[in-house]
Amino acid sequence: MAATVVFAGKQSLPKSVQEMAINGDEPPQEFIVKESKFGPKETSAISIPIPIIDVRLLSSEDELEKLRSALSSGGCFQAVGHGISSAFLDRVREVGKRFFTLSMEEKEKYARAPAVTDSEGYGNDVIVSEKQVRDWNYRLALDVYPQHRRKPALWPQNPSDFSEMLDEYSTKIKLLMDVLLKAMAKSLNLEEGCFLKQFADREMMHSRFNYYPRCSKPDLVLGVKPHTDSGTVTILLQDREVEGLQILIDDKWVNVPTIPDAFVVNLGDQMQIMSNGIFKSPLHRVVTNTEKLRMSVAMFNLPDPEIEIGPVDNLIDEKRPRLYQNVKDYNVIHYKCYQEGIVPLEAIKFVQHSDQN
Ligand SMILES: O=C(O)CCC(=O)C(=O)O
Ligand SMILES: [Fe+2]
Repeated sequence: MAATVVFAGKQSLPKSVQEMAINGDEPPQEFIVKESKFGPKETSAISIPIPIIDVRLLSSEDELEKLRSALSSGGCFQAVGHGISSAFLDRVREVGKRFFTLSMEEKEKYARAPAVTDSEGYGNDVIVSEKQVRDWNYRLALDVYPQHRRKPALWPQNPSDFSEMLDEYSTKIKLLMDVLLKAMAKSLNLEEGCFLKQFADREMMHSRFNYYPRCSKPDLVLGVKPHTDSGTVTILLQDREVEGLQILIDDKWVNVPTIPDAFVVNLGDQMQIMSNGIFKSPLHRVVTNTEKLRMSVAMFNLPDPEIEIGPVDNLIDEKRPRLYQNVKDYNVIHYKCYQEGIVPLEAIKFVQHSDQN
């Protein structure tokens, strides 16, 4: 589906990234990044090591301390020793790529609805403002948990093994997500189920297959603009060969190297909220390149929109007062703030009202 323009009461369909990529068109003006409210604008980045955490060692104090340190500084790490086989990860990449190589007509069968709130299906961001800079990608987004939220009509029947692959991948990622959420709690000396408990058994998982075609203007056009993820934890499977993800650490863009069987784990805003600001939800973006297309698969953990989450009581004290309000349906706040150029977490800062007035 092409991006849908819904501002000023008009509806029109600008050319899709896919059409432009096939025709070899230069990205038009609306893709050019002119300024950046979120992090420096240059597409160059430095290479410093991203912490590597071995999931098998997460019962040891040393590995838990490494985890706590990684999440309270850069908010991300590369996870190895997670038990998901290299062959299966390659299958996820291969089946995902096969979907994107189908004809436009075939993919359009799974097109997302144009409503801003409807993020599922094949397509791209809804354009809500004339100032919005568009991203050079297209993607397929599907809810995977709870199972009753799955929309079978949007799950591709072609490739024929797509649904089976995504179902199996989701099962494996959910197990890993639970291990990581428990370890994150333990690393803060909290009871291991304390983050999971906030979801009241109504945890959700959303999958997103991101496809970045080659781009003739990599210095000016981004695959994804700088953003934080709105959920709690994101588990990202990078392309086996092609890099592109950059994370903002100490105000510098840092390249995230591809380690073929490792996942990039980064936190989202709702984990920064639950940890009362101890853990960080990092800004990240994706750069484009002229030579090679890239595909990544992101799995997002988030609470049900009806569940209220907030800073864990044991992480609030005199030295570290409550930083954030409790929130419900944070996704909506997050999306709206980005379109208006506001840092979403700033919008829900907790303000202590004095009793005297
Ligand atoms: O493609 C990537 O490496 C990252 C994608 C991403 O940040 C996202 O889907 O939220
Ligand atoms: Fe992201």
